[in-house]
Amino acid sequence: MPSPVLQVKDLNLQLAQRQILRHINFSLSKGRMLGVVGPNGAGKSSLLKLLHGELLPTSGQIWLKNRPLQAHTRRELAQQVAVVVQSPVPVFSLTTEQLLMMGLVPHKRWLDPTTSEDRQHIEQALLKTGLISLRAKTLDSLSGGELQRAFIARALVQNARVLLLDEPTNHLDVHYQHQILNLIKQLGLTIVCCLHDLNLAASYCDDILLLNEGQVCGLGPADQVLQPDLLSAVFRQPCRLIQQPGLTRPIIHFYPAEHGAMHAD
Ligand SMILES: Nc1ncnc2c1ncn2[C@@H]1O[C@H](COP(=O)(O)OP(=O)(O)OP(=O)(O)O)[C@@H](O)[C@H]1O
Repeated sequence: MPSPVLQVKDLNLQLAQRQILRHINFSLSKGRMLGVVGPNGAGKSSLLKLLHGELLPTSGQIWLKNRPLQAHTRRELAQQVAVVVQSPVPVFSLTTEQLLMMGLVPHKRWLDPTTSEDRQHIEQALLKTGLISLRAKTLDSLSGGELQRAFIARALVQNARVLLLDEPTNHLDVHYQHQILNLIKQLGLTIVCCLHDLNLAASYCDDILLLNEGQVCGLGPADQVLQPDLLSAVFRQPCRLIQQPGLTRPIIHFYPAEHGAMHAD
C-alpha cells in the first residue's frame, strides 16, 4: 500500500495557555479529499495553519510524504503545499494573470525567465477556473467569487501535490459553491478543506473530520460521521436527516429548537 501523503500523529496545540487542539490523528492518501467540519472555534483553521507550518504544534508530528513537515525548507513546502485561506488579502493592483504568475515563484530562482511551459500552466489554470476573459482585469474589479477562483487558480499554477483550503465557498453563491468544489475535486490532488456547510462536505469530500473544542469527534466517510445525534450534540442544534427519492445522500437539516432561544454560553 502506498505511504500516505499527509500524516498527523497525536497533534496538540496550545496558544496563549489555551489548549486549541488535542490528540489529533489522521492520515490522508494521495488524491483523497478530507473535509474538516465543526462549530465556530473548534480549531479547523488552526489545524490548517499547522499543516502548512504557519503554526508549530506544541507536541505531536505532521509528516508530509515521508518526512516531518519541519524537515522541509520553506521553499520545499511552497512547492508541495498550496494554501487558499479565508478572505485572502488581494494585492489589488495586480491583474488576475499577474496573481497567477505568483504561483510560479516557489519553482523559480531569482531572475529566472518565464518559460513557454510556465505560460501553458497559467493558460490551463485560467481555463480550468473559467477566468480566461478576466485575465487582464485587476483584482479589485473582480467579484468575491471571481477573486476566490483566482486564488484557487494561483494554487493550481503552484502545482503542489497538497491543497489546503479554508472555507473556499465563503461568500459564494450556490452555483459557485458547487462550481468551486467540483473544480477542486477534479484536480486529483490530496486535499484538506475546512467547510461550514455539512451538505457540501458530505457531497464532495471522501472523508470527514469532525472537530469540537479541539478534539476529533468523528473521522471517516460522511455517512458514518455526519449522524444526527452526534451533529445535534456538537452543534447544539436539533438535527435530522431527510431522505429524498432520487438523491444519492440524505439532506442534513438543522431545525429550530422547540423553545427557540439561543444559549448565551
Ligand atoms: N493566536 C491565537 N491565540 C490564542 N487563541 C487563538 C489564536 N488563534 C485562534 N485561537 C483560538 O483557537 C480556537 C480555535 O480557533 P480556529 O480559528 O482554529 O477555529 P475554527 O474552527 O476555524 O473557527 P471558525 O469556524 O469560527 O472559523 C478559538 O477559540 C480561537 O479563539
